[in-house]
Amino acid sequence: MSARLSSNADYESLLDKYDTWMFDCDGVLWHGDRLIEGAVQVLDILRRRNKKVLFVTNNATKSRKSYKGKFDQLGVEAHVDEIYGSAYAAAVYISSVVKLPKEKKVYVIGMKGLEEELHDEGLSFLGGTDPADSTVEPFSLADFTLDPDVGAVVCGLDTAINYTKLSKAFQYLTRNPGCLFLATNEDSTYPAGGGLLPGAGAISAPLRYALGKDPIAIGKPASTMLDCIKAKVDYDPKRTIMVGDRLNTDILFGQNGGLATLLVLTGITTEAEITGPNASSIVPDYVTASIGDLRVLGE
Ligand SMILES: O=C(O)[C@H](O)[C@H](O)COP(=O)(O)O
Ligand SMILES: [Mg+2]
Repeated sequence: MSARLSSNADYESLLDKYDTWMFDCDGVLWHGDRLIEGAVQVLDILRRRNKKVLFVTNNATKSRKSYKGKFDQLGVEAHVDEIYGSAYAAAVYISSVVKLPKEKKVYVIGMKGLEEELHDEGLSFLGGTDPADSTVEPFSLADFTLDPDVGAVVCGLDTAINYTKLSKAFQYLTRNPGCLFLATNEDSTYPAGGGLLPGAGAISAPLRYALGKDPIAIGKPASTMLDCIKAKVDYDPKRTIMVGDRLNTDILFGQNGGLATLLVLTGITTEAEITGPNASSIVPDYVTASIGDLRVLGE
């Protein structure tokens, strides 16, 4: 059973127990461009108490550098080496784990942030934000030339998804021998400002269905994301806590990595999913209404 936190003493004891704090972003720190009330103050309190703060997001629409821009704009202290996104983790996976040969290319369903991370890892790519693929014209196989060098297709959240991109990805995955099918993450939804919208998992779903095959998913809860963090950050899992708003990504990710987990109710997960007869089998260690609750520690 999760411990419900609400008092000053509850939050003090959490700070005593954990030195490294990994924060999910969408639904924990912000909704779109609107910060969760008190989040900035809580991050400041943690830094003043010499806690290590990391940001671990499945949102692949931005690169680490562009996340830094978002943090700056919102007035939140953050450093590029504290930010781990699924776009970055996917690019590192393709370059360092798959070791995609340099002459090979990646076909992208996704946005600028994913392209930037692939570029920074020295990978060639096509598709993505290319205006030629952002067309609403019907896709015609007669006009399509298969690039035999495409060795991987990576799917992330793409708000300009269309039939041409899906068709090209499908062609590469079925006609180029050994072409890898990757997804930055598989969140079904995400909390945008104003409500929920289809997430990255909903973007790769048509391909999964057409191919009858699941992609290799990189983001939370997969260990690939934690492997990326481990390669750069020294942390003790026993003194590390993952703060998230989604059970099957953030909380499972923390549990898979041997970390403590704190669920906040400002994003995807509702009270009904953690209490009562239909509660999820994924049980966080701690629950609090909002990350902003920890503000009392600064008063
Ligand atoms: O669909 C997505 O890409 C995700 O739902 C989303 O943006 C998750 O971001 P996170 O909550 O991990 O910051
Ligand atoms: Mg989230």
